[in-house]
Amino acid sequence: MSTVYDIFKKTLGLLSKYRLPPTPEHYSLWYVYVSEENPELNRALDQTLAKSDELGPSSAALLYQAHLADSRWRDTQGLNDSLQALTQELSSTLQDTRQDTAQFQRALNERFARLSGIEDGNISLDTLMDEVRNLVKDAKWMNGSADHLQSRLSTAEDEVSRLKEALAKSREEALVDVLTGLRNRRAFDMELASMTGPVSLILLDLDHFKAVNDNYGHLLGDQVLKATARQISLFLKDEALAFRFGGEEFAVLVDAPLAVARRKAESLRSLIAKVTVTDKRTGQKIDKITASLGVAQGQGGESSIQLVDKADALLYEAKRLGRNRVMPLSL
Ligand SMILES: Nc1nc2c(ncn2[C@@H]2O[C@H](COP(=O)(O)OP(=O)(O)OP(=O)(O)O)[C@@H](O)[C@H]2O)c(=O)[nH]1
Repeated sequence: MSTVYDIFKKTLGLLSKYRLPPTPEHYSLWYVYVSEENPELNRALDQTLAKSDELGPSSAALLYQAHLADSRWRDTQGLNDSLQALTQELSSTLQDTRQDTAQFQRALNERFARLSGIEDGNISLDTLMDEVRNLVKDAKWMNGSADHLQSRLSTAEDEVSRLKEALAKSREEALVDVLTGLRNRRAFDMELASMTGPVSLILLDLDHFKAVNDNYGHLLGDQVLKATARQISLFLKDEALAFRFGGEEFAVLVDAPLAVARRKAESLRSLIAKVTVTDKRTGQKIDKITASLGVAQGQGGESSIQLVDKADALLYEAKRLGRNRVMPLSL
């Protein structure tokens, strides 16, 4: 079995062999690969490497999305299973306690029944001594059972607190995009389902982002994504309504009709056009970041598929018409 140190060493070796920037996603990808925790990921990665023995940032991003972004959700499910097991343990502890108490009560009643002859003076000293000895034995047994119960309950209590904390953390993480800190697509679906009344969706996709990666490197590409996310968060009053859908695509839910959302989209577009990111190593500046946006209106509580499709079609139209614009053009 590999030690944690072995896994760590191999993970760093692979990161450097395939020249991937040491981002948390890339590190997780190789770490999970080396530790063989996720056979599906290993199969997919082996297939990718079998083709060309290369792993570019785009393939790495796809593998991460397909096999690891979701595994955080599976972790939450794992914790749920642990909680269920704990509930079962607690209920079996209660059942055992009930049985032990009933048994002790039965034994006590029998002994008291036998000892009742003492009032009439027709019980021998030997029988009396036997019954007292048995009473002490039963009491000791009950005491032991109570101690055991106490320790089972206290272990369970510790486990409950540990699991509660882990579950809350894991739930939060499963809904957050690691790179930008914005909430993710799953959180978006949940948010939309919980809303009521008319709601508008702004879908925003950075333009020619592949060229940013190609020209300045993936690390700087990541900085651009972070700066965009920051800009969106600063602009919105309620940060909880901004999401990263994955790649260079973001979504904003607006609790208002289309006309309001369209105006917000236009403001976002012009704010993003002002974003600049500087490469600290070279001093090079990226200051031509633009985005295309599609805005559509739907209904809170509905499935996200239709609303996203509508906004996506308009976003595609904005790209087709030359990018750096909001669709529909006007209302
Ligand atoms: N740096 C970085 N790049 C990413 C990430 N996720 C996806 N990408 C890259 O985003 C790029 C998306 O490229 P395309 O889908 O061709 O889109 P585009 O170049 O923006 O072109 P248009 O959308 O048509 O304007 C790919 O090069 C992906 O590798 C990420 O987390 N970080």
